[in-house]
Amino acid sequence: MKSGPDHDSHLSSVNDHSPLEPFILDILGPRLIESIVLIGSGGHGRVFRLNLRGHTYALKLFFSTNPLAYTTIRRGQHSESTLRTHYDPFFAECRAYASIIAHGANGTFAPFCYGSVMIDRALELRLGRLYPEHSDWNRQPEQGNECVKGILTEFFDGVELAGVELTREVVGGVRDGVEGMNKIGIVHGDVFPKNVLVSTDKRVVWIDFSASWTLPHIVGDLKYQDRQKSDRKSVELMFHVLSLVGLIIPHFVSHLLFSPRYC
Ligand SMILES: Nc1ncnc2c1ncn2[C@@H]1O[C@H](COP(=O)(O)OP(=O)(O)OP(=O)(O)O)[C@@H](O)[C@H]1O
Repeated sequence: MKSGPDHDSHLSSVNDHSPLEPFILDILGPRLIESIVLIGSGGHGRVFRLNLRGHTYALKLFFSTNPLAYTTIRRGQHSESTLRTHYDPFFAECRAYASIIAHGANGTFAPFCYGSVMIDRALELRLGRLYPEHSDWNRQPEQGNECVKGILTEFFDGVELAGVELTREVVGGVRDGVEGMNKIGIVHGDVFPKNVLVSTDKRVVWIDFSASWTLPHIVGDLKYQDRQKSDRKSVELMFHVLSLVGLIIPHFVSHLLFSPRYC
């Protein structure tokens, strides 16, 4: 872990858009940050739009969880650290982005990922002052004062899939993303329109890999393949539902432009 001037020089490479070593768990403190605004909050964490030296990023900070409490896998079968690596939403998202980076796909079907960070206590306190109702990070008793962990990505300036016209280009972009993931051993696991963002120039990205499975995974190949199939079905169901909505909204006429590919 780095801090002080080293850390500054490390982050300056973020601003040049040169590649970073992924998942280094550097520490991010308030003095590096020009502005930080909450833009999303979900079951696994909170997402902030962040300005560092004139550039804008998205920082997803994760709630702590105890995977042992919700996984169906028997306690004795795997060590706690293995379970965490495979089921903890932060590590699940890290594993997906690590695979994307390792396969040379960074910035293609998902926002460009710059790596993982921890925020220091001062930044956590600043966020607590800015957003008092969002100051609890669900720390587990065994974690003590462990820093909140997060993933730094490109801020994607787009709207959710439900808010755009389903053209061939958009539908194709969504499916290409699924194929891109599956090709490198990722299943998304949370297929909903809110997890697909589309920019005005029709770039399509999948976000939110916190429920994903990335190979190798302790679930084994069969369960992995089952989930891959169910994700693909969910994609077609999602298009179907969105196109039905399109039937009652006049400008959504392009529902006829696609036919299911996976079902
Ligand atoms: N890279 C990004 N660029 C712009 N906005 C983003 C980015 N990542 C996430 N967001 C916004 O933050 C919201 C929450 O992000 P995300 O779905 O990853 O969090 P989550 O806690 O896993 O949510 P949920 O539990 O609802 O699935 C998204 O719906 C989106 O609006």
